Amino acid sequence: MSFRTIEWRDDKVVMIDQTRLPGEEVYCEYADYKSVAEAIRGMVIRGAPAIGVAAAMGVALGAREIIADTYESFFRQMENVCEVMARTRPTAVNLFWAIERMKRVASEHHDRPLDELREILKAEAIRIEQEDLELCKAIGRHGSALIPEGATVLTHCNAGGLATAGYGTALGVIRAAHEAGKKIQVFADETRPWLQGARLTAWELMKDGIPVTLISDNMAGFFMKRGEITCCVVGADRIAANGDTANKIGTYSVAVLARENNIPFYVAAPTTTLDLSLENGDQIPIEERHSREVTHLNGFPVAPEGIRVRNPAFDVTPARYISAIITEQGVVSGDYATGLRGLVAP
Ligand SMILES: CSC[C@@H](O)[C@@H](O)C(=O)COP(=O)(O)O
Repeated sequence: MSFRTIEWRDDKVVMIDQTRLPGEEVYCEYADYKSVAEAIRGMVIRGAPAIGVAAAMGVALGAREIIADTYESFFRQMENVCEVMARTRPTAVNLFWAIERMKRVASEHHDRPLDELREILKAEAIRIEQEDLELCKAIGRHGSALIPEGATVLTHCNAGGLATAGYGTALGVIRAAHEAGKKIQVFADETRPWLQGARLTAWELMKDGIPVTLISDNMAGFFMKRGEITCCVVGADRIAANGDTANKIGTYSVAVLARENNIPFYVAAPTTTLDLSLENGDQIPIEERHSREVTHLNGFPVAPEGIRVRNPAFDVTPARYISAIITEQGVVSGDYATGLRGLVAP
């Protein structure tokens, strides 16, 4: 891949600014945890695994910013740093998973000198980033077998290199099938209102030379009914114990259309996206974002001023519509409650 989503460089967090793609490829540097939190909230970085990495790096930056004479004071301030990170976006569980992992590592090393502890946290954040890349590649290896030669694969939103430490989950499956020499093509839903499909998926697939066709969200059913779509592969923000899956708003509609048209619908996600503490998808918190994302396109109004708007950023696809969940540890299908319980997140 010819871009870097996020990295730790010279004690700063560097991210490609996803709000400016595809027009400009700009990398922003963040030197403090509050600005990392702002970048997550403002969608400079987005996608469940990528915001997990950003949160971990934000916590590591925060640990460096803390001025403390005592361990008690350090850990009290660390709690606050973690709290700020946790309040950025509510749906993707990777964010909370990463914060918990950073907290665990901090408490496991509570007896170390503070400067050493800060280095340990930095190393852990970098490790989370590196591991995510490996998880995505393993998802690709498991999932590519499900993509037939000559397939047209429909995807929704961006579950690619930009949404992860690199390579991607849904796009990881597609990349792996492409790398295996299969002649496949992708149909990318534009993904209103934020246009992750048009702006990000189209950009990164074109950059990598993977054939991609952009369609608006309301065209998916048209192409399915005409027999032009072989299968659907999407990412996930949180998967409940029964397999119900939260992903970008509009995913549920794609899944229902796929079922109506007898098309396999796959979810690709690392085990860091599992939330086995939730029995089912009704318990997943759904983020509601600003109305301006719906009323404006590129700063221009596309609706009358003062219109009432709803803007849920995610929906939940019931497990019964999902043909299989592709993880780094293998493919789960059928009885998700049992299959998912057998997987363990790093
Ligand atoms: C590998 S990313 C999976 C999901 O996070 C992705 O499909 C998605 O819904 C992203 O939503 P976003 O609002 O852009 O963060």
